Amino acid sequence: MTVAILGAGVMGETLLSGLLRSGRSKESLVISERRPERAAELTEKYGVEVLDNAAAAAAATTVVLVVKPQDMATALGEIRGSLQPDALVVSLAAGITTTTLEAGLPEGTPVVRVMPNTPALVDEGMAAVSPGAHCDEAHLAEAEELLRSCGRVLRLPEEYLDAVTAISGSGPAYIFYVVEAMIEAGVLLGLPRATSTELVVQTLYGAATMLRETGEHPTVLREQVSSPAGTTMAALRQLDDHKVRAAFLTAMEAARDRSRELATGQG
Ligand SMILES: NC(=O)C1=CN([C@@H]2O[C@H](COP(=O)(O)OP(=O)(O)OC[C@H]3O[C@@H](n4cnc5c(N)ncnc54)[C@H](OP(=O)(O)O)[C@@H]3O)[C@@H](O)[C@H]2O)C=CC1
Ligand SMILES: O=C(O)[C@@H]1CCC=N1
Repeated sequence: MTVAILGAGVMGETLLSGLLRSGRSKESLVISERRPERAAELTEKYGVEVLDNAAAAAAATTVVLVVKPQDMATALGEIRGSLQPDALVVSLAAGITTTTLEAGLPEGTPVVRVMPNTPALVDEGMAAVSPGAHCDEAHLAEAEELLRSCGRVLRLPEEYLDAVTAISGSGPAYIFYVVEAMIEAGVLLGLPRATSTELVVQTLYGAATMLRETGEHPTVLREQVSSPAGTTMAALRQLDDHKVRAAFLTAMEAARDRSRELATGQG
């Protein structure tokens, strides 16, 4: 069984490294990349073979498309003539629907649409998978297995995938944004930058671990921190006054809408 990863940028390399960590041999993986210098860097780092898109597709039982949505039509055109008859095609691209993928591939090709995220780099990824029209249980299980190598996987109807993209796909960026803001606040309050960074990162790690391990609702956990007439309520009141919660809702609607736009191939 050979897996081809087409487009080994941030997300493609993340998946490649996860598959290797989970025990797949480098002989069972091939990659393709547009820029020769990037291809050489990946061969040097991981020892996997780099082929062009058509040759990589011809060599693989599973082809994973990790190019940008705007490059998807070109990539599909490059592989459609060389796919093995039983090949499974898995797309990690935001927005691109299974209908669009199927239309660009030979009739009857099984396709799975996936939305992963970058914490897969530390085996804490969150991915959702949705089957296309020609996809059976074995195909879906194979796609889940790929993503489970570096995190958790949920099976969802495709109608949810634009929302998933807005929440967990883009989600790490929102968290890093909040972390940046808190570190800056610590510096504003006079803390050395390294101290502020350590305080914020460990607080995030601790809070995330509490959410997962206690199973408590975040409201309960937030209330436990908020002493009557204390410091936390003073801060949270400011966040409410500045409509931070509303801004998060609007931001994620915008991400969902952008995912829908990408489906139509808008640059
Ligand atoms: N980054 C993330 O957090 C997430 C990304 N995704 C999805 O993953 C996909 C890739 O995103 P990301 O890794 O961030 O983007 P990158 O730009 O880092 O990676 C895409 C890579 O594909 C290469 N490429 C483009 N066209 C082709 C082609 N025809 N054949 C082979 N390689 C090609 C690009 O080369 P070049 O540099 O020359 O353009 C680039 O190296 C996107 O569809 C995105 O929606 C999904 C979830 C999370
Ligand atoms: O920003 C993007 O379009 C991609 C998809 C989800 C995360 N990154």
